Amino acid sequence: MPRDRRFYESATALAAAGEQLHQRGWVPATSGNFSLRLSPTTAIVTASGRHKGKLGPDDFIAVDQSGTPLTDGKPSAETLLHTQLYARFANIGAVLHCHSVNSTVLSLETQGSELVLTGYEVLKAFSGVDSHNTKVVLPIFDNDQTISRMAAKVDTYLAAKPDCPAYLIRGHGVYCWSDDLDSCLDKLEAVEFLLQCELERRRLHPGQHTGEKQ
Ligand SMILES: CSCCC(=O)C(=O)COP(=O)(O)O
Ligand SMILES: [Zn+2]
Repeated sequence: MPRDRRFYESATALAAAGEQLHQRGWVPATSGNFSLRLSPTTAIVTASGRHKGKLGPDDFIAVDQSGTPLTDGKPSAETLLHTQLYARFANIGAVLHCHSVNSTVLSLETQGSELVLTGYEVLKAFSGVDSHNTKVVLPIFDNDQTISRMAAKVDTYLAAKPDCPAYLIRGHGVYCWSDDLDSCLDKLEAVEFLLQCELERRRLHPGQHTGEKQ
């Protein structure tokens, strides 16, 4: 597949996002991966192992829905976690995966498979949420080096709970998706803010882990 104008525009937008996310400390040491939908069945994803704060046009690969590369290079090791989201949600156009301290620590410190967030005004940043009293659940999946196995678990969950705004991988990071890159960045910012609030609460009240389900 030739790298067309859309490919380069998408690469430029994702590189700028990567710079921003790296400055925030959310993609340290080459961690994280980003993608944008190119067509109903293709996406552009970051190449594996690249520093996400210093991305150039050669640091992106076009892939099909099964994660097979359509342009030269090795796509992210976690490509399937992106393509499964594009396959499941026809409306989404962007997926961001980060390794922030907040998502890494909170996913390790939360027992059980769900982090429950409630009481925060910022919850209203998620579509369909109109009150701070609403309960928003972020599922936590156990980390697994076999990405296809993890993708299958994520997909089963999202089939049952399509309104899920984002998910955590234990000791690893966060996945977030949205209609386009700007709204995905906004959503990620909201998720990170909420995770930081939860961590602060737990520091203030050790032993009272409110936001979790056993
Ligand atoms: C250095 S972090 C370990 C791999 C990882 O979790 C990640 O997000 C980056 O992997 P990629 O293949 O997309 O560079
Ligand atoms: Zn990762």
